Amino acid sequence: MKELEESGFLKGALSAEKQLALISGCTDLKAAVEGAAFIQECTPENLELKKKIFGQLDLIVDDNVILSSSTSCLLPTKLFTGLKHVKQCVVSHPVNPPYFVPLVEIVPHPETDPSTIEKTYALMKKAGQSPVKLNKEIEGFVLNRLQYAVISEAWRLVGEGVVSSTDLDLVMSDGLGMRYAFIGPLETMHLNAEGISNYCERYHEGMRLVLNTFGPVPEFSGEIEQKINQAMSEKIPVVPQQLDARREWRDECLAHLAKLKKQMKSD
Ligand SMILES: NC(=O)C1=CN([C@@H]2O[C@H](COP(=O)(O)OP(=O)(O)OC[C@H]3O[C@@H](n4cnc5c(N)ncnc54)[C@H](O)[C@@H]3O)[C@@H](O)[C@H]2O)C=CC1
Ligand SMILES: O=C(O)[C@@H](O)C(=O)[C@H](O)[C@@H](O)CO
Repeated sequence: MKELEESGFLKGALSAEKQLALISGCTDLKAAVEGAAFIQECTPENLELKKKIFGQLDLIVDDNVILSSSTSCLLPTKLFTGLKHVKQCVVSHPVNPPYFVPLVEIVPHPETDPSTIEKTYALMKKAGQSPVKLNKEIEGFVLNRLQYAVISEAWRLVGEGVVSSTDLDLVMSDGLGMRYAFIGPLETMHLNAEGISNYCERYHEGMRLVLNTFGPVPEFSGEIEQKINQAMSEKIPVVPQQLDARREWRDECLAHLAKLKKQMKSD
């Protein structure tokens, strides 16, 4: 294991209790996962690569190890169907950067055993994460469906010249994001009126009218991509040092927010 870590081929390592193995670039899978009760695969978002790795893991693990994927969007049925240990398989989708953004989406395969879900949930809580359980798989799970809905409309609004890229991002960071850092969209509705039903009574027509103006799925290429890329690159040059410096600033903000959220914990 130590050799693997030093080789740089193994991102992460077995946890102190030798319970958790993070799998990314292992050259010796058996050695990397020996003694692990929970294996988190973190290789690039490539279905064939992940299927290959889970196929190899399937041959070497026993009936107790949980096999988990970090995948952003690949469905459990695509990843795990046909594996001998499919009941022990699950997606545990983290959010970047996972050390400051604690959410983890736990997504089952139709054959995932309920105990696999419960053990994964318990481990993520123990690790200080904020896990949510999806009852069934869906493309993009929940976080990326919400995130891509926002990105899709952001792309359209900038592409159609309604707003600049910078101001679009401000609408999120100094507007919606302020609230969403503490309460989600449904609780926001609930508090913005006298409860959800009152909100719907007041705003359902307006919401449907606006939503009916939403256009087709953007191509995320061409002139609009160039326009947004130019705006963002002027703000943060695509230079490793500049990107890293901005990520460090982002992480410092998230660290302070995490402390504030801990202080404000209401439940
Ligand atoms: N980066 C992000 O913000 C997030 C990523 N994810 C998901 O996590 C997974 C990993 O994402 P990243 O860390 O961004 O990926 P990445 O592209 O940075 O690669 C992760 C690791 O895989 C290893 N690797 C590359 N080719 C390999 C191969 N052929 N065989 C074995 N290992 C190989 C690399 O050494 C690297 O350490 C993906 O499925 C991604 O969708 C999920 C949430 C957020
Ligand atoms: O945004 C995130 O951190 C996660 O939701 C991800 O899965 C990936 O980074 C995603 O945005 C890539 O599409």
